[in-house]
Amino acid sequence: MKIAIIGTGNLGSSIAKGLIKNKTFTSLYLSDKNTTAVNSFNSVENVTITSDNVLAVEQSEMVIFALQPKHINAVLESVASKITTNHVVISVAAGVDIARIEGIIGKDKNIIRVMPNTAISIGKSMTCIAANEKAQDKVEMAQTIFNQLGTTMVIPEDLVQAATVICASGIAFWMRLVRATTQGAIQLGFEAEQAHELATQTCFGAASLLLESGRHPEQEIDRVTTPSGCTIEGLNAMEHQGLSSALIQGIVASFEKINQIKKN
Ligand SMILES: NC(=O)C1=CN([C@@H]2O[C@H](COP(=O)(O)OP(=O)(O)OC[C@H]3O[C@@H](n4cnc5c(N)ncnc54)[C@H](OP(=O)(O)O)[C@@H]3O)[C@@H](O)[C@H]2O)C=CC1
Ligand SMILES: O=C(O)[C@@H]1CCC=N1
Repeated sequence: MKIAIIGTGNLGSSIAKGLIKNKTFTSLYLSDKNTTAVNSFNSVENVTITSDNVLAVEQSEMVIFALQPKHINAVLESVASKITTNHVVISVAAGVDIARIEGIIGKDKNIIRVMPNTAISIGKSMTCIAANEKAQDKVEMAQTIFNQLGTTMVIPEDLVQAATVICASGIAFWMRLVRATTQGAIQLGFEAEQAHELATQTCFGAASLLLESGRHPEQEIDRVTTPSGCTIEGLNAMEHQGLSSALIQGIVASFEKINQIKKN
């Protein structure tokens, strides 16, 4: 597959890293106004670094637009005449719906909205995918690409905003939980580096337990909580401070914000 990424900032460069690591392309064009973040890929076979978005579109079958919502209209307009009905257009722009993209490049084009997260750079993204009517038969192709960069879930487009909060912003939410655990561990006497390793590996173990056992988190909690023990003491103290409530409120606030972004 001949792939182009237009916009190689945080997410675009993460996708590029993942594609390069998995050799998921026959050619890869990386296009940005400023190519500094990806210049090091210049020596990778079949990778071209450019600032020419039109060239990137013309040379590719799948074009991934990894641009800020405020830039995507102008960039799509500038390459619209080069996008054919054979191209698969992928947008990762948060809050930009398929109707807006169809309005610029046409309903007759294959348009897929993909919402990955930055773990895509290490092949561990949870990526949600929704397609317009024309691209229904291209969803499998998009899944094949993004399955090599983590796990995918095909969802209706009206859930993409929610998926953005849970999976894309979610990386930041989980990082904050790991950081707080690290701070707690330091207070209990560990060196910062040890504290970080303990928190990160325990987080990894917890997620792996759920993924591998298929059990509900509360079942795993029951297996840890000794009656009158220290775990339930800690959990209840956290809940008295509103841990679950704070997380849910944060998720809802994030969702309200992304819906505002969509309107702008
Ligand atoms: N970061 C994340 O975890 C996630 C982000 N998203 C979405 O992905 C999109 C990209 O986010 P992110 O990577 O963080 O943003 P960045 O700002 O880091 O990257 C966007 C890149 O596009 C470049 N750019 C701007 N205009 C053009 C142009 N005309 N031609 C070519 N390149 C251009 C920017 O250059 P310059 O900086 O010079 O303007 C920048 O390098 C956003 O819509 C975001 O909502 C989705 C999921 C996760
Ligand atoms: O914070 C943001 O708005 C973008 C979308 C999800 C992740 N980053």
